[in-house]
Amino acid sequence: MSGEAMSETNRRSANFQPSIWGDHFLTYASEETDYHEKIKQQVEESKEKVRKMLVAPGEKSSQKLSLIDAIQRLGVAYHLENEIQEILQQLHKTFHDGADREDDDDDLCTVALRFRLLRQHGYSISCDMFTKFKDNKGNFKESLINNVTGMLSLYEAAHLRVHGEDILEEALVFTTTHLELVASHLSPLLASQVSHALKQPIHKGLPRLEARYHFSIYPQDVSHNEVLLTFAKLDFNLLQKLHQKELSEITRWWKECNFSRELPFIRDRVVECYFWILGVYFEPEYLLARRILTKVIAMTSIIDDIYDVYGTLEELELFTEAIERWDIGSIDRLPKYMKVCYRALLDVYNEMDQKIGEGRSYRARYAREAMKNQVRAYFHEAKWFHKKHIPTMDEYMRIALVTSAYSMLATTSLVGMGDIVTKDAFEWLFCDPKMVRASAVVCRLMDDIVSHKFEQKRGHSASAVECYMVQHGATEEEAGDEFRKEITDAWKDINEECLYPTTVPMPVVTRILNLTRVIDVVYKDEDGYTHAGIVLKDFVASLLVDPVPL
Ligand SMILES: CC(C)=CCC/C(C)=C/CC/C(C)=C/COP(=O)(O)OP(=O)(O)O
Repeated sequence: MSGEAMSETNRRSANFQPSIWGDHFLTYASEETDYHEKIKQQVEESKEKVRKMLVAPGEKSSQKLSLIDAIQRLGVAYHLENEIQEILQQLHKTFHDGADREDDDDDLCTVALRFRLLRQHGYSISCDMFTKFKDNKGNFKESLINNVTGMLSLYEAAHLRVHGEDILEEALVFTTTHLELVASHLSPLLASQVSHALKQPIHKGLPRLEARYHFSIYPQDVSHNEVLLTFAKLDFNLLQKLHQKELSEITRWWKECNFSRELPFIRDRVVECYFWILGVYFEPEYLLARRILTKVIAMTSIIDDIYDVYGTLEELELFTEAIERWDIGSIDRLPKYMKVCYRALLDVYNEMDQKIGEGRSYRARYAREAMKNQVRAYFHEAKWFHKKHIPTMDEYMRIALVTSAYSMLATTSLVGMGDIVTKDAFEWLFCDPKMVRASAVVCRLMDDIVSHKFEQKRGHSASAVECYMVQHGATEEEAGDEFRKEITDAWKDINEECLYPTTVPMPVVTRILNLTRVIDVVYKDEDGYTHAGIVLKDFVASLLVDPVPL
């Protein structure tokens, strides 16, 4: 029976909402103007002023820490990486040597801020420094409850905890409980900061989105710095223009592939895919890497919909075999709609080969292998669905960690990066490293917690929720509780892997951390990608449509 004939009988439908953005981003293709040049110059000038402030000697270390924190939160730390690195290295050294007397009696806010900044930059500083905030019964001191900024700072620091740091575990419970309790009695400014932090801790957030939020908070801080604020706003808007232009090109590619017409059953989400990858790297230097990874995630989304929604088992077998062969000659055996996807996929990887430059074709080979693994796992799940098989959790996770796509995306994220990436990093990725596995656990379980009901309704292979419930005779709520524990543990693995000495260079580690952050932001309350009108619409608008008012 041909694919077309089967379509009458066997296909599922998910009725995904259409794209919110349509052709909106096609309009951003404009070339740079004199106005942009002027802004660039202003950014350079204000950056220099901020740099001078940052490296100026003589300030108390707590003031330096606050400045670094503001620079990071306003999204411009990428301009001043070396300077920040140097200051923190020095601070770590003095602190480690016990030489910084001034810091001995630091308040909770500063101690926790120092801890967070050092950990964020890879220093495995001890959490013993928090013991002095406990009473003789071993509880955090009652008096801290009135110190809301201190509690906020401790709350943010606790998210960088690793396994075995019980004091930070207690700190998180203590601060969350009391911040929730006081939230309604605070000034509007502090109340906003508290509710924002409770929903989105800095460590799990996307720096661009956090910067956008901080623009509304920072000017209200009496000690804020106008030069820094202006620098950050101008830089945000300049970067937004660059991102708009990239997205315009990617939207054109998506349109030219004709996916919406040829594959009307898919999620039409190229803008959301770009947003996803902007969370992995936003800096101008990663332009090529971003373009490659956005196209790959967009293709993966289509392939996921083919396997999960539209394809019949026979067609999926043909597609899986064609992917194994990875040869345009294999296209003839595919049904028409699959041809569109197959050709576009091969084109994306051919373009990858051409653009990455000499001596780097090994990278595209790793990326292809990763995509083959991905598709093999999709087929595995499709067979489970057709057999109505509900695997045990172990059996499920072996495959579902692959279909989370996070290992494939981590691998592909390196393809368009610079010389910091070597074969070793790819080899590491192919050995199922702890960090990538943890990131995939966060992705898979957060996705399954929020999307399983909708997916089961339309017909989908069993998710972790069904597998757990059947295996343990548990309720959906119990499954969710267990998964949230596993997600918390996975974050501790990730945090451990972000500390020096790292197995692979820090820019590689950062891609995996950022991939994990995207899941936290997009899948926290619902499947924000599939139902893109709920949270993602506003996020996309704030990063890619609305400039920051100056
Ligand atoms: C959340 C997740 C798995 C993200 C992986 C990154 C990725 C490839 C994103 C592109 C869109 C996509 C396939 C989302 C998950 O859909 P889905 O919920 O239908 O995926 P599933 O069928 O594997 O559960």
